[in-house]
Amino acid sequence: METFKWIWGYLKDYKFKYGFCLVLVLVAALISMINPILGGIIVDRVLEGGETNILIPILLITVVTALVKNIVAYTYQMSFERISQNILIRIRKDLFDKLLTLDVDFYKQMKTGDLMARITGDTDLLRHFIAWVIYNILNNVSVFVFGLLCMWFINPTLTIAMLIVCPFIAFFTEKMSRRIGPTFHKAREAYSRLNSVVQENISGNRIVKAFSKEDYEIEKFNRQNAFYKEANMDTIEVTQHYIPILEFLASFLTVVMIFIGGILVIQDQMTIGDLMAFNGLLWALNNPMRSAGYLINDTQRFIASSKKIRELLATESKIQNQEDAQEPERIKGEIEFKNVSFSFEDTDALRKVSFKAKPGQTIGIIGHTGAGKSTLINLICRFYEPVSGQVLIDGKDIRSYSLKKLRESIAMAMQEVFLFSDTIEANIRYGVPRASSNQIQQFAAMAEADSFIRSMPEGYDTVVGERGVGLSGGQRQRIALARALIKDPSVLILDDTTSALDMETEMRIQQKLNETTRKRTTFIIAHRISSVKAADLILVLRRGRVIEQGTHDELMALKGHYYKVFETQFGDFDQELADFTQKEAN
Ligand SMILES: Nc1ncnc2c1ncn2[C@@H]1O[C@H](COP(=O)(O)OP(=O)(O)OP(=O)(O)O)[C@@H](O)[C@H]1O
Repeated sequence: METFKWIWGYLKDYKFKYGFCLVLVLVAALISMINPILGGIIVDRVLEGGETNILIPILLITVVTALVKNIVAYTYQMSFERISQNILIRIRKDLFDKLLTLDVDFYKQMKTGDLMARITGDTDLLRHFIAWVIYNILNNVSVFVFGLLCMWFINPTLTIAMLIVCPFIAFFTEKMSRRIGPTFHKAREAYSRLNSVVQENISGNRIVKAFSKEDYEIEKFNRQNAFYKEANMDTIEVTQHYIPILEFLASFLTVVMIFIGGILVIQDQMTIGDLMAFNGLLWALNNPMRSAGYLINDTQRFIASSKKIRELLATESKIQNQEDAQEPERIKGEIEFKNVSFSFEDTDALRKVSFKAKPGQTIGIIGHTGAGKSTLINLICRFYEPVSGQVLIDGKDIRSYSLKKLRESIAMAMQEVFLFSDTIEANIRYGVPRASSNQIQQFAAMAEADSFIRSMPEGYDTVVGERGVGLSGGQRQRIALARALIKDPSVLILDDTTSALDMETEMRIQQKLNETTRKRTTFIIAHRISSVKAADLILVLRRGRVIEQGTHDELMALKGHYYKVFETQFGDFDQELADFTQKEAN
């Protein structure tokens, strides 16, 4: 019932149009009663009674009714298709809007293939229900009722005899409906899993090849493929079990009609014309009985699919805007962590982290892998909420800002770069749609990307991403950096952004960034000390704790962890920097 209430929410905007079309279905059903009755009249009055003068008008009426019925059917079928497509657009949009509001946690749990299946396959089953199943149910019911009424007017005795079969049909229809529902749920789940395997293999295709795991993946696919087949076979088994019974009962009507009708004609309680009309109307009982099974199938399929869609639409993001969320003109960029702790289920990712970054400062974050560096910046973007403690921006709790304003004020360039299947120019312009080509080139130059982009045959118009040309890891990182810089954010986060670059390029970028970072608070996560050495504050993370913090000189003076890393990792860094500066000066 919930499902039907939910779909009504979409249908009600079209209620008059949809209602009118349903009336047209009734009209078409009514019209289709005319010709069988006319057939009976021809037998009784023209062939038996010799009233040849009415033959031509009757034939004309036959042709006209067939024509009108087809025009009416065409009109409502087209309208149902149009309405269903309009509804489908809205459902897909609602699903897509919902997907974009859901938080990082949701995407961690869901499989892309499953989500894709919901947006494509499941929505199409909804369309089929609205465009085809509903009117077919009404058509079959109305044809059945009108057929029975016509028969009743012709001969009630024979009609009652035909009705004997109906309770059996109702019984088997209900049984089939009960058994087939769960099989459809199973089939939809299997379809989602199959989709996920295919999607993962397409996305992770290089890993599969690199590890020579083709056979393993094929086996995994075959398992899901077989599971999907089995789930479909379960459905078919139920269908094949009941549909022949329903078909048999439907054909049993012919036997009843010939047997009882024949007796009534012999006893003169019925004319041959009446029996002919009955014969002509038999489809009105037969067809709905035969279709009942298929319509139940489609209805259950619709219920299974809409359940999956409703589940997704009902999912709520854990990170929400507060009711009185603020949208200041510009966030200044003062960021303070006060005793912030955060854990992922059973992993403590951050423990009592405290630090303060003033607007315009550069904060370097270093630490071993898994130390909590990315988690820290994810909290600044409010991708997660702290378990305890507080993140303050410009002195106010991060939750008091609207998510839109907060994230608009932050730009991030990450180690794993995602580029859209579009031109390089469009990728850089992503955060600032109105940016001019000049600005794009200027920021690309700042990210040391301009020269390699220009050297490509199509320059800034080169299409990258899934179907575009391949770029090296460092090139992708530089495009991502330009995309972040052009946003002119209050807070710039560079999460291992330069890890794939050589030292020299990294230093050039550093120099250019140093010229501009005064306007914004910059967080630099890096494994190389050279990337954070000039920062105003360096946080050294270890197992979720800030074990040391201060400037490079302060940390060196401490002779603690930072000092050791510096000694082992970049003992000769100063010399390198001096060489580089000398080279630039020349
Ligand atoms: N989505 C997640 N679910 C569960 N645990 C997670 C998740 N993301 C990170 N962790 C765990 O939280 C801890 C901190 O991870 P985080 O990604 O912040 O480390 P990191 O310092 O950025 O590491 P790296 O330098 O390798 O990127 C790690 O122990 C990690 O295993």
